[in-house]
This record gives sequence, C-alpha cells and structure tokens, in this order.
Amino acid sequence: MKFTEYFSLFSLVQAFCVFISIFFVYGTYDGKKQNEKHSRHKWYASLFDGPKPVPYFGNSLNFILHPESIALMLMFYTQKYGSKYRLWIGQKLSIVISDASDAKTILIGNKFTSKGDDFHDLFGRVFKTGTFSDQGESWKKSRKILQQPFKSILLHNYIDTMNEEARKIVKELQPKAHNPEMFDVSDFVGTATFNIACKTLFDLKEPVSKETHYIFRKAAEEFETDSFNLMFYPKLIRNIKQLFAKKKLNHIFNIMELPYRKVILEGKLKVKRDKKNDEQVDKKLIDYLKSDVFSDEEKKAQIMTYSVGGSETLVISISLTLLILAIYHEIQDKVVDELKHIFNDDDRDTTVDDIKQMHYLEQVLKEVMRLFPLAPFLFRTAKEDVILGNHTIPSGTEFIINVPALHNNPTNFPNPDTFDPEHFSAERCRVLPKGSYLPFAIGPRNCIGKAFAMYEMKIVCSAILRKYRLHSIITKEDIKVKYSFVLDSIEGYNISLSERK
Ligand code: HEM
Repeated sequence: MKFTEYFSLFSLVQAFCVFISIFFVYGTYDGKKQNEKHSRHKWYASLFDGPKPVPYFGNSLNFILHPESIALMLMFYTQKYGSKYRLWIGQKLSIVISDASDAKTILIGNKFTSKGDDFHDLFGRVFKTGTFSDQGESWKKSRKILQQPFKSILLHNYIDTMNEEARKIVKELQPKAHNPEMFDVSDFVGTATFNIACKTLFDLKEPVSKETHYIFRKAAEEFETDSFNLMFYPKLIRNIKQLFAKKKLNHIFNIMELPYRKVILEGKLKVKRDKKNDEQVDKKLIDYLKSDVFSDEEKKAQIMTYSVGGSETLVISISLTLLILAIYHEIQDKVVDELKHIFNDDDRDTTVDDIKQMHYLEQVLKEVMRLFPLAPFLFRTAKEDVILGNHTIPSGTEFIINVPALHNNPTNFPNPDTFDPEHFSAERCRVLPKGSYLPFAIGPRNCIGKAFAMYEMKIVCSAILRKYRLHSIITKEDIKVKYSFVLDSIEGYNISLSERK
C-alpha cells in the first residue's frame, strides 16, 4: 500500500471515529436534556393506542425507510388506532387527531399558535421569519400587520389583475381548443397564479415566463416535500442528513429568491416619504413591508413566503377544479348555467358582485378542497398542558391534524367518496360542526389569503368555463395524488378543450 493510500484510509477511519463521537456526545447531551420531559410524555403516551415504538427511533424508522408513504401510513394508523393515536418521532410525542371537536380545540385555542420547533426550523430554512413558518412574538407582529391587505373590503383592488391574467390564459388556451390531444392545464394556470401574486402583492410590473415559473414551482415543491419528510426524522439523524444537503438547499433558496430579486430590481421596497403614502388606506402587501418595523431579512422572508403561499396553492386548486369539471359534465353544465345567468353571454370582466353570485361554483370549489385538501396535515404544538376529551395532554406534545380523515367522515359528509357539491348546500353548511372541514385551517393561524384565494379561483375558473367546454378521459378514481405538506396530482392535470358555441 502506498503512503498516500494508507494516509487517506487513516483519515477515513479518523473521520468515522469523530462522527461516531459526535453522535454519542450529542445523543447523550440531547438525551439528558429531554429526559425529564420525555418520561412525563412517556406516561401520557401510555394512555393512547399507537404503533409499537423501537428504542431511539420510536416509530420514525418506517417513515425514514418509506418517505413516499408517510401520509398513507398516518392515514392507515388512523383507521387502525382511531381518531386520537400516539406516535413517537424519536423522543418527541405526537398525537394524530381526526376528530372534529379535538381539531377545533387545537386550532382555535391561543395555546396553539406554534407549529412546533421542528416545523419552525425546517420550513424556516427557506421561509425564515415569514408568517407561515415563524412563531412567538415575531409571528404575532407579522400576522397583525400583514393580514390587513387581505381584508375582504380591500379585495376589489386585486380584481383587475386577476381578470387580466384570466383573459391571458383564455387566449393562450385558444390553440388547444382545436386539438383533441390532452394537455396539462396547470402549465397555463401556474404562470398566471404566480404573476397575479407578484403583481397584486408586490406591485411588480414584469411578468415571468412559463419556463421561469416552472423552475420556481419545481424548487418550491422539492423543498416542501423534503421539509415534510424530515418532520418524521429523529432530531440527530435529521441534522446529519441536512449537513449533506446544504448545497442543494442553497440552490433551491437561490431559485425561490426570484420574486425578491425582482422586487429589489424594480425598487418596490424603496420608501417614498410623502404623507399621502403613509395614510393611504388601500395599501398593497409591499407597502406594509416598507415599514421600519421589519428588518431587511424579515422583508425578504415575507416576500419569499407570500410568493409561494399566494401562488403554488392556487395553481393546484384551480387545476384540480378544472380537471374535476372535465370529468363531471353534468356538474360543469350546472356551473355554466349559473355563469350564463350572471353574465348573460356578455364576455365582460368579472366584478365583485358577480363573484358573490357564483354560489354553485363556490360549492364545487369547496367540494374539490374537501376531497383534495391542499394542506392534508396541520401541525400544532401545545405551549401548556391541554385537556382533550378525557385526557390531559402535556405541554410540548405535537399535534398532527389528519385533514383527509376529517373530510371523509360519513357523519358530516354522507357518501364521502362521491364528488357531490351538495355536501356544501346552504342547509348542509349550517349544520357542519366547526373543525370538520379545514381547507384553510381555522383559528389564529388559519390561511391569511383565504378570501383572496376564493376570488382568484372564481375569476380564473369562470373565465375558462365561459369560453371552453372541458373534457377528460379519466375518472375521479384515476386521479392519483401525492400527499406531503401540500397535496398535488402525480400525473398532472390533463384535460382537452372545445370552444363553446
Ligand atoms: C386555495 C388556496 C389556498 C389554500 C387551500 C390555503 C391553505 C392554507 C392552510 C391550510 C393554512 C394553514 C397551514 C398550517 O396551519 O400549517 C394556510 C396558511 C397560510 N396561507 Fe394559505 N392557502 C391558500 C392560499 C393562500 C394565499 C393566496 C395566500 C397569500 C396570498 C396564502 C398565505 C398563507 C399564509 C401566509 C399562511 C400562514 C398563516 C399563519 O401561519 O399565520 N395562502 N393556508
């Protein structure tokens, strides 16, 4: 053996020993720190049913070995152990909930404004102190200030941009109406939802191309799936895995910075010191971000958060709705009848009044989000002990709310597997228990952009439906979805079109 070969083998052995020592020292230190909390949690955990844990890993080994099936395992355990079961993610106790009353207690209580340190650390790798991943006083500050531009009375400000982008999609789809081939409608919807977010929230002028948006969307998707999977790793193994993924994360971060770079390039964060600007009532999100209350880092974090939150959810919900309507022609006809009644075959833009009259389309959108909840799992961590049913659950416990299980409960949604917009008729909505339907979550950490999203979904879907008839050759059961933090269709959103006479 040459000296250099001997030397590199020696270094490898040395590196391995250092690695094992760090593993051991960190494990012991972390173990000691967690011990007291852990034994209390262990006692409470024994009150719940759940899969059998193994030393150190708890139940996380299954999740680590089969990351593509995490969501399915969570759902399978719900069927096996009931509406409240326990999981050990390493040393961390998690309770998975699929009971409406428990979900309501957790989501609306002020004890649960934290999504937990793991969520904060993992999603915060890119979104930092953005409203979505932040916690504590810093979250409270941003939530209080940044919910203002989303108030219902201000949404009329965004309608022109939403109409403009909807018209663009309708025009771009024209060649597809003369071609019976299937195509993925999300390629068209995605660029529009991204440009709507950039224009309405940040006042950006320059739209992005389909290609640029595609890269942004893929990066956001990869980051979200990776973060969701890592939520189910014990802390130490997660930290080690992340050490090796630094370069990849920097690459994703770089792509997701795109809207921020555009904001800087177009000078949108520059403060114009005139009194009128300070007093202006109809301010956009970017105007609130100009305030000295936010540091430069915080401004960047918010722009990254709202560009993803404001567009990537909508591309999926709109594309899914179009796909579902392409499958169910009778329901599509009923929506179109409603639109005919509102617009009288006039191809004018949509107004706030029109949106308020789209009752049946709203039922369809709600039913799509029931069967395909965009955020299938909601995470919350208790700051104090909490009473759920007959149990007191200790502070620090993580709760995972299993939204698909709630949305498929036959007591609240008869024939839950059937796509039926009547699940959201006015009478049914009146008797729906709080906590049983959670597409936008509820409580202090619900979706800040809920009303904005409903406006955009109605404007874009109605513009396309007024012009085209949608077709599909698949059935609802053929739609295969991947569940992670955000639900998405595995095979895209393939439809074909014909022009309405
Ligand atoms: C169909 C579209 C949308 C759906 C289904 C949706 C769903 C949700 C859900 C379920 C949550 C709670 C997440 C959790 O508890 O971890 C949430 C939070 C949030 N959403 Fe949305 N969302 C949509 C559109 C939007 C839009 C358009 C915006 C902004 C323009 C937005 C911004 C946010 C933000 C900032 C949060 C974090 C709020 C906080 O933690 O205080 N979302 N969304």
